[in-house]
Amino acid sequence: MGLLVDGKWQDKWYDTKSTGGDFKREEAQLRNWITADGEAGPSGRAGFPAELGRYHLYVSLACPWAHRTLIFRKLKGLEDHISVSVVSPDMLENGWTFDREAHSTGDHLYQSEFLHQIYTRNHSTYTGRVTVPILWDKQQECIVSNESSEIIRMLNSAFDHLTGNQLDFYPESLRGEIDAINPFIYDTINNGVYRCGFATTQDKYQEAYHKLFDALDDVEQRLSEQRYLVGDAPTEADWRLFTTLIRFDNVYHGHFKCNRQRLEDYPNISNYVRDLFQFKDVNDTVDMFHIKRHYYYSHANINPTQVVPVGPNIDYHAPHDRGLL
Ligand SMILES: N[C@@H](CCC(=O)N[C@@H](CS)C(=O)NCC(=O)O)C(=O)O
Repeated sequence: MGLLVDGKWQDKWYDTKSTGGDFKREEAQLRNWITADGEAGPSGRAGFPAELGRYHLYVSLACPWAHRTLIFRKLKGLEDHISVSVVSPDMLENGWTFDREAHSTGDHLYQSEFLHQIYTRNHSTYTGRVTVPILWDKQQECIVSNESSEIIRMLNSAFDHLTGNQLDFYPESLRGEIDAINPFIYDTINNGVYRCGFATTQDKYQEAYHKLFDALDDVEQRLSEQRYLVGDAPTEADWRLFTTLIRFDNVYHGHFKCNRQRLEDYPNISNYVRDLFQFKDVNDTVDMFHIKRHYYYSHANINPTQVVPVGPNIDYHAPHDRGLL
């Protein structure tokens, strides 16, 4: 695990000293947008028009942020139009790698060894963390974006006129509600599990832990009255939450000490996870081997033996009761 400083790789764990033991996630720096006609999006520069076959995703199958982009690629019918390279789940002294011996597909575009080479190919003196997902423009040979929440917005609509896929996970009429719930879910749950796991003081861990379970209690209550977080069909807000929930009992409960209870012990949340897992072909995007291997093997300061637990054995294909709502 490390970062680039002026284009040079440095093997460094997250700095929690300067924040009193708290884990602070670095803001994504590369924020351009693919748009239908190539005009600039809400941030960054113009020049990234939607074109079939032009863009590539670099992902980890373990990473909840990258997972969102794979779900949107699938649901929006973009699998034949946006190619993908998958990094190895083992993220050690060189960060994410394309080691085929360690379950990576390899870098299909440049045969790079390490993901940090994609960042320096984009900008030779880049300084920052080397994160997935990355959306890459094969024509201009540069990074469009490394912010998953914005990549899923692009995939949701920019290609619709080319693919004819009109499924809308950010419908105009629900945008206010989606925009209101996203930051709450992000702070307390999506990033909350990391704040529990990466905290280096008892206080910061406990603070994150209570916020996390208070938020899960709220979500459980909300899901007792409605099938999805917002509206009566899955939206972006559900997919953003789903990628954390599907990792929770398998990884965050043990590895990140998020153990007040399992999600399986929440009647509504446990059924909701199955509902989303079984929606169209979303289950194809879930790779429990990569998920467990990544966290338990890569965070050697949390799990020094790197032994990956066998359980739990949860059947996400089991029937759910969400259709009754
Ligand atoms: N804001 C980014 C966060 C992505 C992120 O933090 N990805 C993690 C993987 S789960 C990563 O690559 N971490 C490597 C690091 O921080 O060095 C997004 O949502 O796209």
